[in-house]
Amino acid sequence: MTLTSISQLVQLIDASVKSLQKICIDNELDFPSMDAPSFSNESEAFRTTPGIIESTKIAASACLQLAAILLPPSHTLYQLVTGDYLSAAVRVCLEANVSELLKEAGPAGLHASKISEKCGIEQFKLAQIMRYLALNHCYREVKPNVFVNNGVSAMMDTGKAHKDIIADPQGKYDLAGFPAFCSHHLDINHKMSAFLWDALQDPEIGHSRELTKTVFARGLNTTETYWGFYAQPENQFRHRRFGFAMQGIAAMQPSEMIFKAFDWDGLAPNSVVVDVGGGIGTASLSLAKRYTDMIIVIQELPKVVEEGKRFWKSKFPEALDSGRVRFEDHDFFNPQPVLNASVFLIKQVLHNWPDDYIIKILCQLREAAKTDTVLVIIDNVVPYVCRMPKDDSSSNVAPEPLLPNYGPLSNAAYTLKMTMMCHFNAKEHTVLEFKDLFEQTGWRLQGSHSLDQRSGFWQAIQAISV
Ligand SMILES: C[S@@+](CC[C@H](N)C(=O)[O-])C[C@H]1O[C@@H](n2cnc3c(N)ncnc32)[C@H](O)[C@@H]1O
Repeated sequence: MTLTSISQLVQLIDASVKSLQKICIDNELDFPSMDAPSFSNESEAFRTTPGIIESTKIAASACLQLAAILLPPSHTLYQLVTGDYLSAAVRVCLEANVSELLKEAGPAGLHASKISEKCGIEQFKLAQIMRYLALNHCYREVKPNVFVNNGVSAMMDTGKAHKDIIADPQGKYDLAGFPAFCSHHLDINHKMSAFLWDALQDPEIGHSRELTKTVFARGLNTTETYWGFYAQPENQFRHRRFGFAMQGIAAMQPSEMIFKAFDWDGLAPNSVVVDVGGGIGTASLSLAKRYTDMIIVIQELPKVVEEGKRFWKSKFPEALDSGRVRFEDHDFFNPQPVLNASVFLIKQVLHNWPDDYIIKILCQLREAAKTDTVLVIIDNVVPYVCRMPKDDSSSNVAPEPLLPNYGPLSNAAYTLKMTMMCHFNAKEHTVLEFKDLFEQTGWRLQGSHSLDQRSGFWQAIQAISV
């Protein structure tokens, strides 16, 4: 039985690699080398070639599953147990600007003693930390104690010169989205996850659904909510870094996502779309530009409304001036003021709230819905890790005997789920869980589909009023 699984996985790998080879030959492409000392958008662009994403996902997840079958269970558990050392090692190199130093050193790389001179970390400790990472495909040790960047370690490079970072450490992560996200996670989320067990045992926090009694509050030793914490003066740098980290994550979202979320072409002229908790209106901006007769209301908290107006004045002032697009101060826990909406769009909002709060938000929207108003939710929807009946369309995307959602390749989506739980006592939802929330709030699930073939991470879920 196990041997059958092993040979099925090997067949999947073989077929996917053959398909990758064919796509590369047909398109005169080469597979990017992991040893390239810098990250290149150009070489990564090959991943957008049709067929590449699917084949790489199948081959890579089959390899991971094969390793888990072939190696003793103690090995797999040990990897899980000791993952914290790996991420702590990444944090040392990230914060000590090692990738920037290696970029400046060029292809010959740098001896650990030289890196140590520049970053101040004791050389033998630093070499040991970098060797640990090199063993795990982050940096390369090209001669004893001499390291160079590879494609993975280059992702930590902020793009700034080492001397500029030293001159302005507070600005290190400005405009450097992915390194900012890494630094944020390794600081905030690690302090928090170290206390996950303790928080779950805590009689006040363990079963709480409140925004101040969270794993985050326990780990960061605060009585504030997540957002209140960032508003404190001593957390100014963390707040600044958080802003750039979120921009970095947003930039990684497929730009066409909003168009795929709903049949916008099917709306009658002058239909009203309400972007609830719409932030500065990034998604609405794409809609307003493509659909010139769509009326858009972006609802937000007052501070964000101000920022949003500034953003639109620089990007698309005529839409605001004509009144076709407007911002509205609105707290989504209060009665919804727009009563003629064709669509309530609610993107990346619900995952920040515990279910009781989501129910209040959905009820307010339902109260204001016409009989044909469509609720369009864009969020990260993570399926169970077992095969599901066909009505949960987000499941079963990977061929058997792979785990239904490509196993650890989908870690990012499930990590976000852990993060929302720890920050806000919130949860990500499966489509069936959304269906359940709709049933409690007067909505009926109409359908759902994936918006992002690469990660399978983003889903659009539509509902209509009952
Ligand atoms: C993760 S952001 C998503 C923003 C936007 N929808 C997007 O996808 O870019 C969540 C948004 O919810 C807004 N928000 C939080 N509480 C709110 C409330 N009570 N009423 C309205 N908006 C709120 C926040 O200001 C924030 O902009």
